[in-house]
Amino acid sequence: MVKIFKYLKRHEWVLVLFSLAFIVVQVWLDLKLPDYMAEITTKLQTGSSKISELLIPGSYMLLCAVGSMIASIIVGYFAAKVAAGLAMRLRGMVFDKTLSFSMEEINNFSTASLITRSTNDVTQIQTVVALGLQVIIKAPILAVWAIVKIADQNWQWTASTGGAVAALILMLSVIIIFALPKFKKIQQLTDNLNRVTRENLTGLRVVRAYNAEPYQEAKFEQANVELTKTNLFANRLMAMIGPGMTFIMSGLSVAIYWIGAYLINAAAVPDRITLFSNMVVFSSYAMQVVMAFMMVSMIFIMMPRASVSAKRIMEVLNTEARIVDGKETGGKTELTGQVEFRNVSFKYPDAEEPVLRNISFTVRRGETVAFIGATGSGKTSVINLIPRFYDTTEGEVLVDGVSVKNYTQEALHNKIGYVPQRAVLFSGTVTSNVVYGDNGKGADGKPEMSGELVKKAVEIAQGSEFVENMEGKYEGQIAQGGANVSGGQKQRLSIARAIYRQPEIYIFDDSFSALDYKTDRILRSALKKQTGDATTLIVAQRIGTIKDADRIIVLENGEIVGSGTHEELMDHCSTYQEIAYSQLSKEELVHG
Ligand SMILES: Nc1ncnc2c1ncn2[C@@H]1O[C@H](COP(=O)(O)OP(=O)(O)OP(=O)(O)O)[C@@H](O)[C@H]1O
Repeated sequence: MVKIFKYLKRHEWVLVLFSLAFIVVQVWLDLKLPDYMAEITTKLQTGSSKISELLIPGSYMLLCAVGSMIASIIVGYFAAKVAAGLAMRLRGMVFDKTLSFSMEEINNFSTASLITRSTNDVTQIQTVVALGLQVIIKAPILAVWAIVKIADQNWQWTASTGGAVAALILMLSVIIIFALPKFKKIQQLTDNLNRVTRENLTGLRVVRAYNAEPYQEAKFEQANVELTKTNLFANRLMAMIGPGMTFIMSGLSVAIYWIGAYLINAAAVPDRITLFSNMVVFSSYAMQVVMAFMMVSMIFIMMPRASVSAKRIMEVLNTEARIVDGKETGGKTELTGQVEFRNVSFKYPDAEEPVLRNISFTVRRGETVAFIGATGSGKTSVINLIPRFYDTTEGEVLVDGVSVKNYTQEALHNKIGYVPQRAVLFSGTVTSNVVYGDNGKGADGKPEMSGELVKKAVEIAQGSEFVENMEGKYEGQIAQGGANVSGGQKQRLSIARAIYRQPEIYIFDDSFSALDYKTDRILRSALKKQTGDATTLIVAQRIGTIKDADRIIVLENGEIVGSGTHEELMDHCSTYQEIAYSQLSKEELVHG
């Protein structure tokens, strides 16, 4: 938890110091009240005092109370400001850190847990800092100050206060022992609830289509009930603190007055008034002592709860992404656009077996190379190594003659136009989706060209017709995840995004499968004209999509089993022949 405080800015530390000053004022004013009370009691007991004489200490009491209230409002304001500032920074840092993670780290934490960590856990810290800042500083000051004030009173009263404090500590210890493990569990169960909710929402259509609502409900119910039960248990325990506190404080008051009654009875008549006034003052201070210990204990209760959250946040912040940047930003000019795999083997983190073995090939500038193979043969895994979504286990991937590990990721990604298997669109407009990101050169430098370039990119991606029919055309709204456009339209916009980027290397991961055959063909031929000397890597399931590629690489169980043109492979690669015959008639294959 303490480590989290290193993220406080200097001006926030200044606010903490100001809070400290105001808390000292507040405690001083609070502890001044019993003194005036004693004065009033003494005056009342003398019998001859007038109402006007009581007004002065009474007004001072009022002033102290108002002053204490103002000080506490100011402290609350500062504490809230510090807590909200810290929470904002932590959320930002967790978000930025997550952006730097490779798929390996994301999978290790799980998306649901990363969401809980950047929302719920940060809120826990914010609450604790806002409350704790007031209590942590106030409690010790109040405790010491109040104890000093009552230190020279008689031992019976002091002993009863000591007894009350001991009872309080005992009660809180028991509660803490049982409640603490539950707090840890609550955060994990919140992760779980998040996961189930997410899964349900993303798969809603399948859930409906398969009438799986009862199954999903049962799954959610289980997660929900588990979280509720744990929450209830912890909160019920915590709820015992209030009544327990009142019981101890009332008990202490009774004890002080009881003892006082005996003491007053036993004292000589002239001393009785002083003793009575001392008793009233003592009981006020004793309450403050108990309150202070109560606050100290609250710190012990809040801290572990927040430290669970702090630990979870620090885990994210301290995780170093496995994929680290190199220094290279350019690459070898004479090898621009070249992609080379040298004896690459790759195993997914935590997997037993490598999914790629001994992959070697070179794609030169301007070449179109396609990858084909059965489902799970490793096509996506091969191309994921180029933008460094994962790093190779053995061997090297080179872009422009330089190992991808030596590039800064920004420079590497600037060379690549990547279109994933499942098109991803972001909430915004058609244009904002096409001009998405930064290519380090492109139209960003020429905003006046941007509109034209977007149109051109959409046109090549065969998306003009549907975009121009959309309300708002290029400024038409795209819902989150592209929910308001069809799968094929999504894919076209996602291809337009890569074209707009004008990269050296295009990577299409099965990006044409959502398109009909005709569009697929027109798109590829328009793309060919546009891309000119750009290198193109295509993963495809359909022979038709890749037939005219300069080279086709056939994968089987993570190994290359054939490489050549369509005709060459039809001649001598049995795996390719199998795929081809299963998709096209002999006639189509011969006559194209
Ligand atoms: N994130 C992952 N973690 C562990 N194993 C994975 C992961 N992704 C894929 N695999 C495994 O790697 C193998 C190759 O998967 P890959 O996605 O590269 O195949 P593919 O040829 O692209 O398949 P498809 O044509 O179905 O997209 C599969 O056996 C799969 O189970």
